Amino acid sequence: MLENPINTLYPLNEVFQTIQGEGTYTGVPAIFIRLQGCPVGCPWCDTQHTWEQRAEDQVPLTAIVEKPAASSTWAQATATEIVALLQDKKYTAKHVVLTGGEPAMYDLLELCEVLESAGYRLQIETSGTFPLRVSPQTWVTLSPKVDMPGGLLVRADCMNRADEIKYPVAMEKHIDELDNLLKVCPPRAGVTIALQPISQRPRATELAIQTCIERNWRLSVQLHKYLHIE
Ligand SMILES: C[S@@+](CC[C@H](N)C(=O)[O-])C[C@H]1O[C@@H](n2cnc3c(N)ncnc32)[C@H](O)[C@@H]1O
Ligand SMILES: Nc1nc2[nH]cc(C(=O)O)c2c(=O)[nH]1
Ligand code: SF4
Ligand SMILES: [Mg+2]
Repeated sequence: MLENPINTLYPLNEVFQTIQGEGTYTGVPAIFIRLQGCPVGCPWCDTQHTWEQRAEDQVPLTAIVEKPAASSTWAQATATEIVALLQDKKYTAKHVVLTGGEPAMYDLLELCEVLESAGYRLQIETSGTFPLRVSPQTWVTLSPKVDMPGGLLVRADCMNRADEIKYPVAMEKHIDELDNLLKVCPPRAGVTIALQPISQRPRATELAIQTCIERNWRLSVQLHKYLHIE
């Protein structure tokens, strides 16, 4: 039995099984649960179809399960329905990534509890602009955003909870932004810092490689895009 069965409804954009292509867990088979909605507005965001939660895009859950390609459609689903869906699909991965959109817009405690009870290990991909409502065991991949059009700031409590910081870069000014952020809002000691080139741009990749070598930081290259998988 759940401690607080409240049947939270989550706006589900898609669910798929693939290889984690980013950050510390790169290469690990994983199930992605992508939620709809994000107010941050990164101009280079590769999932812009998840930004708005429009009433006219709401579809039955079965349509999300069968979604043929990325789109802005979404369905309401409870945590129990989501776990049933993973089991119906006979997914083999035991690592589940909560992403979006911005998954931290939602209270994810019930989803974490139900998934962990079913034997899954959790990771969240977040911009750190909302209070994190995840289980204590959830691996937090924080990709802070600075000066984005949505005007939201990365929260100090999220910086403090992060298990890794993964910063998207294309220009020198992005490295300066990260340096400044790490100074004013330091993460816990020993947390991995990774640079992620924006959209596989060659100059972004070169800058990320150079800086990672100089600083002893990690490189995160969005492996799935090189492999042409989801
Ligand atoms: C689509 S976001 C969703 C989760 C959350 N909103 C966030 O930003 O962390 C997942 C990851 O993709 C990164 N990302 C988005 N668009 C990208 C791009 N064009 N190139 C590189 N990384 C990108 C984000 O910084 C984040 O680390
Ligand atoms: N393979 C794969 N790895 C990923 N890591 C983070 C992703 C995301 O969109 O949050 C992502 C994604 O969309 N696909
Ligand atoms: S915070 Fe994440 S989902 Fe939102 S716009 Fe930025 S990269 Fe895209
Ligand atoms: Mg992605």
